[in-house]
Amino acid sequence: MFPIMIDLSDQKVVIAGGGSIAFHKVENLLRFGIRPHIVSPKCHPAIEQLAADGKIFIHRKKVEWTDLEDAFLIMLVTDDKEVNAQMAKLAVLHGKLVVHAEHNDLGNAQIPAVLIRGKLMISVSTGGASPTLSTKIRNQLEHEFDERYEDYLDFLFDARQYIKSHIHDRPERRIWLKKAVETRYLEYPEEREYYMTELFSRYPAF
Ligand SMILES: C[C@@]1(CC(=O)O)C2=NC(=C\c3[nH]c(c(CCC(=O)O)c3CC(=O)O)Cc3[nH]c(c(CC(=O)O)c3CCC(=O)O)/C=C3\N/C(=C\2)[C@@H](CCC(=O)O)[C@]3(C)CC(=O)O)/[C@H]1CCC(=O)O
Ligand SMILES: NC(=O)c1ccc[n+]([C@@H]2O[C@H](COP(=O)([O-])OP(=O)(O)OC[C@H]3O[C@@H](n4cnc5c(N)ncnc54)[C@H](O)[C@@H]3O)[C@@H](O)[C@H]2O)c1
Repeated sequence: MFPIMIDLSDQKVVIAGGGSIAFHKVENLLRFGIRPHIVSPKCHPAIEQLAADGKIFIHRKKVEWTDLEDAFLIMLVTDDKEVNAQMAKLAVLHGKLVVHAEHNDLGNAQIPAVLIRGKLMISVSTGGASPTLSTKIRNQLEHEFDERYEDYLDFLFDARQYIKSHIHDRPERRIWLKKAVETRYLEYPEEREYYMTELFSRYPAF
């Protein structure tokens, strides 16, 4: 398995199956701003509600290849083992990203447990050994990587953008980038201000 971050904002995501696991997958996608298509003859009431609110799309039918062929990412969560296996085989063959929620080896992608702190994202995966352990580790990390990281990451982002466009000497760039990850900048917002003030005065914008 190769870990990678993928921008799915302009991509079609299709979930085959509309039960409780589909709902869990939908909720996760929605927090990333992704509006999936659900293909299922029957759906969990919470999925029906999301469709009524215009947040997702429902196709009330049994899944067929034509429902999946223009998708970028496919999640197979019907309770029909044969359908999941058959669709997974076709989708992998056609080069799709495929999550098979029961037998992960029949797909080629898996969803990790995720901790989000603004621009910081920490993903935990056990390769299907124990989603429970992934969740436990993610929950433990919540304490170390607390809410302070949200503003801290914004500071790091802004500083880095400025450094990239104003410091052309690479060793000097590295000095500034390394300095920004010193703990005091996480702990004390005023230290971030001193850093930026010093950066602007050493490397003026004009
Ligand atoms: C991380 C997370 C992300 C997400 O789904 O969003 C995720 N599962 C989560 C939770 C969870 N899932 C299950 C339990 C019950 C306890 C247990 O079984 O351990 C719990 C724990 C709980 O609910 O606390 C049941 C389960 N899950 C899979 C199977 C089938 C199998 O065994 O392979 C079965 C048994 C079905 C059955 O009983 O028949 C399979 C997969 N689940 C994965 C991801 C992929 C592997 C990731 C990894 O290894 O790290 C993989 C391979 C495919 C996939 O991507 O779906 C999410 C955390 C949500 C969060 O962030 O809070
Ligand atoms: N990855 C995970 O985290 C995880 C966790 C638990 C279970 N699972 C697996 O996920 C699958 C679904 O579990 P669930 O609890 O949501 O089941 P469920 O019974 O609640 O829902 C099954 C859904 O599949 C739909 N369906 C059935 N045949 C279909 C077809 N031919 N085409 C389209 N949709 C069809 C049904 O209408 C229903 O909406 C099971 O295979 C289960 O083993 C995965």
